[in-house]
Amino acid sequence: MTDLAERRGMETNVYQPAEDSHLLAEVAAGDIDESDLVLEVGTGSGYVSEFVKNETNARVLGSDVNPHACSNARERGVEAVRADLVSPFRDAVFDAVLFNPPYLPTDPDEERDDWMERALSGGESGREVIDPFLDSVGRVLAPDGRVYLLVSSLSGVEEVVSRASENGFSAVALRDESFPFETLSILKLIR
Ligand SMILES: C[S@@+](CC[C@H](N)C(=O)[O-])C[C@H]1O[C@@H](n2cnc3c(N)ncnc32)[C@H](O)[C@@H]1O
Repeated sequence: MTDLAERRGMETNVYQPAEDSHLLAEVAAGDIDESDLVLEVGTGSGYVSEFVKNETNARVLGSDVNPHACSNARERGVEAVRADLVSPFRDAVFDAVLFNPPYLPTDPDEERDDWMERALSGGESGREVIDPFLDSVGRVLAPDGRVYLLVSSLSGVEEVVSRASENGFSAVALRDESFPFETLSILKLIR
């Protein structure tokens, strides 16, 4: 998500796959197997879900708060439902939950009211979507379930790890990749 200004100006309602999407897709696919039931929160275009499904043969559901994203993902063959985080899903069902969240710290005075902003903005701290995700994802995880969460140095990796820990998770970074303005990491969270 390095070319922010450009992305904000894009004439689209749906976040298009970028370096963060590729990183999450590749790392998660390498750690998921056929028997896993997988949820991708914030599926956007459906790219990550489709990639993981094709690479692993696992069943992958996608959810997104943005109805245009759900339509895009369905066009790719992803089973997508409109949802806020994990709210409509049953307890203890998913073996793996993936999320490439909106994480850019954003000045409240500059916050816009459109779908690209919902895809990019993590509010003032950069963690305003990540925190409620960490507080709620444990409910839908199967007993040995795990979370693959993309985090950026821009939104504070230590703070994310600490919030995960308050929710009973330990975190390990499976991959870090540096870009000119940020480092992206994939955290695997387990209980
Ligand atoms: C950075 S984009 C990632 C899209 C896609 N997963 C990818 O990696 O290319 C974040 C996505 O999260 C969605 N989103 C934001 N807030 C959400 C929420 N509360 N519940 C579900 N999805 C949300 C956005 O609509 C957007 O599609």
